[in-house]
Amino acid sequence: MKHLQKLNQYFNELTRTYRLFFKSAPLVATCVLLLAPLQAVIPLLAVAAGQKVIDQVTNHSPFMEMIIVWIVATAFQQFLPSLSTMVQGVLTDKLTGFINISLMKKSEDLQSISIFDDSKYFDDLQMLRDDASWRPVNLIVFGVSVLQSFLTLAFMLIYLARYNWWLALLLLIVMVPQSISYYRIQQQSFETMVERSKNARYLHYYSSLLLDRRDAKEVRLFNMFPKIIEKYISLFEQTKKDVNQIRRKQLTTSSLFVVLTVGVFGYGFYWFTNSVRTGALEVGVLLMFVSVIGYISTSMARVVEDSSLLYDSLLWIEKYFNFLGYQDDFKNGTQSFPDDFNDINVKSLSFTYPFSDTEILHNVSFSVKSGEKVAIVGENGSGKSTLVKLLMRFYDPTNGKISVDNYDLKDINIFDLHKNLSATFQDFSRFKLTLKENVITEYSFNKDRVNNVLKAAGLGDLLVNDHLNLNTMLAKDFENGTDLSGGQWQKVALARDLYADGKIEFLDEPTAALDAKSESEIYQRFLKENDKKTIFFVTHRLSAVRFADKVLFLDSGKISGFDTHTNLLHTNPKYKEMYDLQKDAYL
Ligand SMILES: Nc1ncnc2c1ncn2[C@@H]1O[C@H](COP(=O)(O)OP(=O)(O)OP(=O)(O)O)[C@@H](O)[C@H]1O
Repeated sequence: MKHLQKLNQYFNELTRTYRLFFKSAPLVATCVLLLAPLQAVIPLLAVAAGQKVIDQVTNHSPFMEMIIVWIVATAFQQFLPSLSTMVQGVLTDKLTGFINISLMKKSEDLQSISIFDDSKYFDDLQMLRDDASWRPVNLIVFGVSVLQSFLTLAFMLIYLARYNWWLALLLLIVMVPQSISYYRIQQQSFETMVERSKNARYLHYYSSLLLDRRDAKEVRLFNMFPKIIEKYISLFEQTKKDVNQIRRKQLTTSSLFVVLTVGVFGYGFYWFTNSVRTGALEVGVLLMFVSVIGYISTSMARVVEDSSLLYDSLLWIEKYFNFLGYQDDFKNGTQSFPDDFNDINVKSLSFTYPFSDTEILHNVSFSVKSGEKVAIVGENGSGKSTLVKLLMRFYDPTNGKISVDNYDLKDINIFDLHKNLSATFQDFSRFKLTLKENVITEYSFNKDRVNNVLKAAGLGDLLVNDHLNLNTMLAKDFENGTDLSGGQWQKVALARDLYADGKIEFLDEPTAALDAKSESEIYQRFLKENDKKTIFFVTHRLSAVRFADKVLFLDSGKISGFDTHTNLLHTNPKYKEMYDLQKDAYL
């Protein structure tokens, strides 16, 4: 029952895959799928013509006509594989593009970032992403081969059954358990691979750790090579052992089935030879039988092999369909972001990350007026970045509500919301794109504005002294690319933020990589010269709180104080203690 269910699932995935071929390239897919039955029937035509020629020769009848049929069929048989390979190549390109584009578009739909918290999905996503460049090739090559071999097998068996139907039936009986057994072994090997997928992630990480530029310095300084290589070898050996065990099983099973199949073939050969000897059949059937057996055994092997090879690609495509169907709890709103708003209200907000049991923010309530500058401070892990992510709606609160005037954040269209926000994150992105593309992102290009924001972010010198231009590729590993220092990258992120020019601004430790002079200039630029903007800035450097109208002091996910810096110094001893600790260093 379980096997039947699995078989059913296999065929469902197979038909979904064929439908996907049509969706990605209707015309080419039609050609590919029409060529399959044609390629399956042509060999039968050649066999039948050959059989007829021999019969006609032995009966002294004219045979030229059948020779011509045989020549034409053989010519097609030789030519069709090249044509089919070419068309399959075209379909592969289209399908690869189609799959990768649909993955990217689906990611665009997932505006909440909670999917990255789901470790199960993360494994699947990793597998999808890593294999997306070559799985479509397997799907087409094996998918078409299974179809074509199956049809060849069916045509040959039907032809054979015209002479001896139970010989055909016997062959089927041997073939079915063989297919099922192979199919199961392949399934096991794939499950080991999925099991391996966690291991594979480690293996991939270990090798990239030693080979990548990113960790090159610390890996060398702390000589991490022997330990990491040792870890790699032990994990690799363990994985190899499991897979080899399955391979040995595969070899034993196939040997057993070879004995059975050859037994049936031998019996068939005896039966046909005997029929010719007794005069029941003409001699041409011997050529037919030998050819048909050849086709049956090769197409039988191909159906079994290729359908089991197709199996893991079908499981992969299942993950692809699952990803496309992935629905998070996130619902997009329909309201536009208000042109002018009076305040942002956070009411009784609590938050637990998806797939986690620990509540990070507890019953947080505060209200910020339009144009106010709010510093969010607190110890490491107190929930500052989490609060920013919620205010930007990368997550929805577990309880409570965030609203802009009377609009619940959830009711505002997410794209409109994000157009009205801008931010510089602690873990800002370093896009391997040109300097211009790094700054303008989705917005249209205005050269003067780009130059202005680069200057405002403190990157004016970069364009003059370092011979960079807006079209310089910011990636050393790309042609004519260059890299920037950590501080320069942070300034690029700030320039991007300034270019987006949202009504509400979030700065999550935007100056961590900057020197004191740049830091002060940036705060001046963002906080002093931006009267109209509402700004939230997360900072550990309490010297920066002097730029804020109010300080939101978070302590273990709770609001410990929300007031002006001066008031907090008087009313909140913990805040005062934190401030005094830094005072000597910064003030
Ligand atoms: N995706 C996540 N899933 C589960 N827990 C998370 C996730 N991201 C952060 N956390 C946890 O949430 C807590 C608050 O993290 P957050 O980044 O908001 O702190 P923070 O105050 O900004 O800290 P820091 O000053 O170090 O930047 C931490 O305990 C962290 O481990």
